[in-house]
Amino acid sequence: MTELVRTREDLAKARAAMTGSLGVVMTMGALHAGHETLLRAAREQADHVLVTIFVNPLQFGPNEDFDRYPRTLAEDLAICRRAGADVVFAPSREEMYPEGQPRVRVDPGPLGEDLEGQSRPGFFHGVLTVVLKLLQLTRPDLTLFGEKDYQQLTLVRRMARDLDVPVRVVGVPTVREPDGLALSSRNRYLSPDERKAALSLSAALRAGAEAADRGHDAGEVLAGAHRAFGAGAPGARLDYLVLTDPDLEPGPVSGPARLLVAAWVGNTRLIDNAAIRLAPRS
Ligand SMILES: Nc1ncnc2c1ncn2[C@@H]1O[C@H](COP(=O)(O)OP(=O)(O)OP(=O)(O)O)[C@@H](O)[C@H]1O
Ligand SMILES: CC(C)(CO)[C@@H](O)C(=O)[O-]
Ligand code: BAL
Repeated sequence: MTELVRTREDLAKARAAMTGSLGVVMTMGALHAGHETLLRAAREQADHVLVTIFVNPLQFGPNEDFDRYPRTLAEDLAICRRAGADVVFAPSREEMYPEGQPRVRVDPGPLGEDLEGQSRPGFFHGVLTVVLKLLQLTRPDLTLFGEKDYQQLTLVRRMARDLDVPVRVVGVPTVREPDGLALSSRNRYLSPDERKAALSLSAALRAGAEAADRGHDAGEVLAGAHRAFGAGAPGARLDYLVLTDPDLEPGPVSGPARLLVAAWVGNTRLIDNAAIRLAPRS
């Protein structure tokens, strides 16, 4: 049985009733098979599974999609039930932020200003603040995040290490459609033509990974990824396409690396990334 709780008080009661280990999956709802994979991974690794569903206003910019973000609680609960979640915590804005906007926020440091942080100022302050609040409220043994949001996963890991948060952060590989598109709640904004154009992101990553496998260097890998992005159906506008170290640290890249892409398709902003292996520098 999956219990829906709406308040901190009921959450505390549900938490107190859990005797074994707890895995927490944080989401903004509009759940899809990517989220379900996180829930099933939690089910395998912990005695209890708790899902949070909260569209966090703190991480949306003034011109972003907070108001139109899909809210589908009934369908989400059915997915949580199917995946064997014990508890769903779906608080209201007032329940999460009873005193309004918090004056103290988690500072994500320099990585928080780069990539997603550059395009979405304040985004990671909002994400890490709500993640830390949810960790305090649920006190899990492990928490699972998707690699689809790779910079977010990296920063949550960094926060747990740097601020001594006693939780194991588990990364889960990206779940894709058969044609390569990464599953994302925002995919439901796409028209049929935009859905075709959205394939430019995964095509760029695939081309980059293939170039790396053929032994090409970082410059050639990036150039191949750019060409593949441009060769896709028209309609995708690149925000960034970068090749970095797997921890997103600045500096030259060789050996294991990460290729990350963000693009606009119509009014929808999508992100994706892939692990790639460059030849070690000789
Ligand atoms: N395709 C996917 N594969 C694996 N994990 C995913 C996938 N999509 C989302 N997740 C993970 O699910 C968690 C909750 O993400 P969120 O609710 O924002 O979904 P989303 O699909 O990323 O939404 P959005 O389209 O708004 O970015 C995050 O840890 C995210 O990385
Ligand atoms: C981690 C998260 C639930 C925080 O609001 C959100 O950024 C998301 O869904 O990835
Ligand atoms: N999927 C990460 C949350 C966001 O884009 O707002």
